[in-house]
Amino acid sequence: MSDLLAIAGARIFDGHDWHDDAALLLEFGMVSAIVPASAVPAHAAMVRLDGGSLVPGFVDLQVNGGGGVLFNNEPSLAGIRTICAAHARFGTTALLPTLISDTVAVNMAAIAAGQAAVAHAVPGFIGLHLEGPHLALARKGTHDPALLRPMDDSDLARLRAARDILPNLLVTVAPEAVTPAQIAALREAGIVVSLGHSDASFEMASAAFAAGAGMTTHLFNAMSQLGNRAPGMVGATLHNPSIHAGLIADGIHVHPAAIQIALQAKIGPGRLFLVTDAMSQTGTDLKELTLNGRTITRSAGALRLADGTLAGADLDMIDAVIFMHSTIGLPIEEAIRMASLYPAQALGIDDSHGHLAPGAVASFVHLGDDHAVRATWIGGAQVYPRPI
Ligand SMILES: CC(=O)N[C@@H]1[C@@H](O)[C@H](O)[C@@H](COP(=O)(O)O)O[C@@H]1O
Repeated sequence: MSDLLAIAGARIFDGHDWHDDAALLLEFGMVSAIVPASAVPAHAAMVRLDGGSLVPGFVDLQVNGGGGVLFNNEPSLAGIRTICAAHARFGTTALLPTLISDTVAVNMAAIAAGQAAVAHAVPGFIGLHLEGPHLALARKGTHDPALLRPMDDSDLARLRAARDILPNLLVTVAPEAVTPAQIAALREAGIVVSLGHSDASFEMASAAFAAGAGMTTHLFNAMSQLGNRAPGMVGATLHNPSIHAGLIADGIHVHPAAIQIALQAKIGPGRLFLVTDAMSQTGTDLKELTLNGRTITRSAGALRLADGTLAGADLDMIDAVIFMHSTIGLPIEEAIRMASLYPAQALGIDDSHGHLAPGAVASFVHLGDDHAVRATWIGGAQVYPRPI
């Protein structure tokens, strides 16, 4: 029995170019080549698809929940499994379960759950995103104000220790709640630092970028906006060509014109990427969820606290890709890159994720001509629908 698998019958987009009449060859969970369909080695096991396209799996750096689980409420191995499986249905093959501001105890449980997910090689799990609690009250969004606080030495030590046991660790902090020296120390430890939930001035945000923060969390949402004499965190992000920024493209969080303006600033270097900021509702009919004891209601494509504050997004990655293509007008290839290559680059995992070059992890999605997700593979194994 050969370990070589060939998948043919769909156009293949490798993240850069299209390949027609081609086959994707996989071996030991990695892409080994894309070859003409007529040149598939005779010993390869064949999977024949009936049209559509094969594209790189989506990489989502901000996933608070899915499949009925909110990570804050179930920071466990089982919780992570459920979240990863829920998002695979929508084309996501690599994600960071994201913890919204919570207590030290819940943060520690989340880190332990991440360690367990590594040990059990949960398909789709690539690390954690700890969003808070070192955020600014003035831009708390849906984060519980009682939990927000500045970073201290024990927080820094805990994050450094977490980085040692996780393949990737992303933290969202506000410059009001961390010092440039703390940002530099996080960066030095190999932690990716993103700025968000902040009312920082342009100057303060720029200083935090200079200290080592390389990313902005859900650009435009929960941050100081671009004003004429005060360009804020939005201005500091768009002004600095090296900064990556996540974007919630659900048609509710950010006006299409604001997205187009951000694209003009960021699309050249590919620094703008899609996140879902999904909560537990993904893949379910849930109408109500709970975060830190407060009720969030799902209605008309949005999730809101009782006072109307947006509380994450009722969004999955394929819908974000379709929004960028159909409503914003991006070519489908670029919309796909915003969900795969660009977030992989933002996290620094683009050697193995976000494209289908030889040596990349064999994580990819079969899309129909209508762009609906038909099947998903993670590390060479089909995870949605269940293997035939
Ligand atoms: C999980 C999470 O925290 N998500 C944030 C939310 O906190 C914030 O309220 C909202 C709108 O922010 P805005 O009103 O500043 O645009 O964006 C995101 O949904």
